[in-house]
Amino acid sequence: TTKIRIGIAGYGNLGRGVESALAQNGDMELVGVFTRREPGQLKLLGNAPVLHIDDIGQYQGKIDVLILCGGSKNDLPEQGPALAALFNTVDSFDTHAKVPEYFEAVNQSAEPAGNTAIISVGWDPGLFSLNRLFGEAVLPEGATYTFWGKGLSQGHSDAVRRVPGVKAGVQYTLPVPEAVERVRNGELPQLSTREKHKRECFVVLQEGADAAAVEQAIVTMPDYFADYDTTVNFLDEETLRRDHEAMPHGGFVIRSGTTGQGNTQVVEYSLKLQSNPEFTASVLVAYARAAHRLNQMGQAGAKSVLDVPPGLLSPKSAAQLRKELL
Ligand SMILES: NC(=O)C1=CN([C@@H]2O[C@H](COP(=O)(O)OP(=O)(O)OC[C@H]3O[C@@H](n4cnc5c(N)ncnc54)[C@H](OP(=O)(O)O)[C@@H]3O)[C@@H](O)[C@H]2O)C=CC1
Ligand SMILES: N[C@@H](C[C@H]1CC(C(=O)O)=NO1)C(=O)O
Repeated sequence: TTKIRIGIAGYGNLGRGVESALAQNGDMELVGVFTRREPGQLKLLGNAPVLHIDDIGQYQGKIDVLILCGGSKNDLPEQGPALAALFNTVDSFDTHAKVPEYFEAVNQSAEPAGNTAIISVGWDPGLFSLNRLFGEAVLPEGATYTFWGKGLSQGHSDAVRRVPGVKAGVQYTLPVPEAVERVRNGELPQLSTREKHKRECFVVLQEGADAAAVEQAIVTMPDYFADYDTTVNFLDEETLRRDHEAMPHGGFVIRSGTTGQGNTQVVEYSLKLQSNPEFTASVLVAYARAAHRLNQMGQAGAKSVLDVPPGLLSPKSAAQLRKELL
């Protein structure tokens, strides 16, 4: 059987994670990495071809699924619709407030081209979304809570790096202990966004940049920081590299509800990630398999993880899954 031919668009933490995840999936092969930078400057883990993204049109018909690894703040809003017109795609778009409009924009490109585009793949949005859905579908009377961290959010770190005057930076998400405590005690509390998490940024300024202006641009940023108590710490590049290279993360989704005869039921799904990008990339690769199959089944247009039958994620046949997992 022929392998599923994969392309990577954008080579950062996620792109590198996809490259290494593909090596763990024998039914797939990496055809090429596409970058907006000078291809020769990229240092890959393996020896796949690296091309400038402007040349990606030549690869139509040679790639079964293109995995988009750009940043959600600035890259995917433009790359998502543009590339879904040319290829089947999966991406990790995670600006939650903008998902409906992004879905529409990608669908308008993918559908007419007969391409399948699964958006917002990863863990949140992604696997956490699925567990929020299971929880409220099964326990209609109840409450759902999502907590992240303490860990490095790649979406928020990308957003920090895009602020004018920022040379490098990362963002950590910290759950508020009292909020977690009250949820775990089954109090079913009403918690505002601000009451659940705090955000802590570490930023290297560009030469001559105004620290106060950068801090203000971060803490007021809509969809990313405005609704949270956010702190910004400034440090030099050496310290950032020394103390903030690792990208651990994690969190959990909890659904607490009562069933028809008044019994309390609690569902929990949790992640402990040593590498956020490698895990997210592994989710993207499983959904690339599903995107390829959905397209073969004639299911074109934009999808989210909530639309994808879970069996399509596995390299095993439906019969094998029934035998092994049911
Ligand atoms: N749904 C989910 O659960 C998750 C979603 N994500 C999403 O993944 C997105 C990407 O995260 P991440 O890979 O960490 O972002 P990076 O900042 O590492 O990379 C983003 C893009 O920037 C470019 N780039 C990377 N490194 C450099 C560099 N040194 N100099 C110049 N340009 C560079 C690359 O594009 P190019 O090669 O074209 O230059 C790359 O595609 C996040 O914005 C987030 O939204 C992440 C984790 C979980
Ligand atoms: N999309 C997130 C994945 C999780 C982490 C997160 C956060 O810390 O705010 N929200 O969702 C990421 O980019 O890491």
